[in-house]
Amino acid sequence: MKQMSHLDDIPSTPGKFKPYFHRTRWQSSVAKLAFWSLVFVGLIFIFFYRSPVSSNPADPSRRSLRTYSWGGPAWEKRVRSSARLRTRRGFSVLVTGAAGFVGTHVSAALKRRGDGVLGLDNFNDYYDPSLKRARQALLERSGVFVVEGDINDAALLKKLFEVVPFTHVMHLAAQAGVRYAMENPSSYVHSNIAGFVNLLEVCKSANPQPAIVWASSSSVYGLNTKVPFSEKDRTDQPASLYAATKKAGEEIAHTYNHIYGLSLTGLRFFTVYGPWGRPDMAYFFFTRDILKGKAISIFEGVNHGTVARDFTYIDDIVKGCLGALDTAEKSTGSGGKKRGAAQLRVFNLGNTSPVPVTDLVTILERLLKVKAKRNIMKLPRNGDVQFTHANISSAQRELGYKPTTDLQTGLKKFARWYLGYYNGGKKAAS
Ligand SMILES: O=C(O)[C@H]1O[C@H](OP(=O)(O)OP(=O)(O)OC[C@H]2O[C@@H](n3ccc(=O)[nH]c3=O)[C@H](O)[C@@H]2O)[C@H](O)[C@@H](O)[C@@H]1O
Repeated sequence: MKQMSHLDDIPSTPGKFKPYFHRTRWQSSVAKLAFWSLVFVGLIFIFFYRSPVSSNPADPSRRSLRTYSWGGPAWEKRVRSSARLRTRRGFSVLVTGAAGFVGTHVSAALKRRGDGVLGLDNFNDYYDPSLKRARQALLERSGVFVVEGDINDAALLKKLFEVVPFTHVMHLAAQAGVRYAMENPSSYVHSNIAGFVNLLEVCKSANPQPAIVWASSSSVYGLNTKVPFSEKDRTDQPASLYAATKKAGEEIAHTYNHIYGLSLTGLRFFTVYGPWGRPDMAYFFFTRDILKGKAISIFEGVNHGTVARDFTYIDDIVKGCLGALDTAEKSTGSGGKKRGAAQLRVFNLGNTSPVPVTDLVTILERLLKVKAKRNIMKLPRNGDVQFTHANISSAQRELGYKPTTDLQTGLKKFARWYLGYYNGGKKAAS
């Protein structure tokens, strides 16, 4: 005998369809229909609500769903005061990615020389956010306010330009790292492409339009074998999605320069290292693992080929960034319309002396007074290229860029900072 559920007990409203159905069966069908409709609607809701939020906690779209609180008179006052210049001929610079490694150093240097600086950072968890907070605290002490927000937030960017007529934007916010692009490809599209376009859209409509200096990457040279890498060389064979998004950024910059008269300078950084660096980079996690007595993987090319990088010290990079800002010409457009040709540049910022990764490890061993457990392995096909080497004559000529720190000297400064920050290496970096 068929068991009746309590749903079957609910009296139906008699209607003209009634004759076609047995009363109990009709009630049961309506109840089932209602139940499954609810389940269906629920599933759709869950799908749309959760789809951008993958199981990966580092998913960028999850971060973009985060709501940042900004606005209000007190907030605007802080923004204005941070961006206020202290010299008559200074700049007022919006630094994106200000709590990042390069962003922090550039912001502090600009502030020191009297420019007005406002930082912007989304404090995502690609690597330990507490390091970003510590950099933020450092900047706060020198008078730089770092607004918490995403470069994809057009309303926030518009608001910032309403409050401050920035003369320059130093755009350093990005999803960095070549190998992570295989784990979380959408984060690269989100930050390096969508975020960059969003920023350029706001800049092109701003009055006055700012001049923009932004971080490209040595990785755009991809699989090229001709060294040293020159800005005139081909950049159409990237080895990672990261490199491809940086290359896309260079093409996007061309478009906004061409259509809207935005002054744009791209800087191809070569493996930047130093104090307050990025924990996802080899020199940083090698230091952590050597101190912990953990084995490190050192890559080598085919037939034991040397893997090398043109490691560039942060202070040299900062000088290059300031040189680029100082020589940037004004954008020519206004009201979203181009009024004349504007400057479009790209420069290598490297050290011009590549060092094998094995030598990097030897230097670290000497500085840390600990022998590394070396695990030599084949260069994985996950985005890495075998070597990088910058030709910097163009940056030398036009920006006055002249790197002065060799790897030994730079790593010494890094190791001193690392041991101080992580309490002699006892407090392990994550
Ligand atoms: O120059 C650049 O444009 C790029 O520099 C770095 O990328 P990369 O040079 O690959 O820096 P690391 O990830 O620190 O690697 C340094 C070297 O160590 C090697 N390595 C890395 C990891 C590892 O476990 N073992 C190892 O031998 C790599 O192959 C590479 O030769 C940054 O991570 C990128 O964000 C930046 O854009």
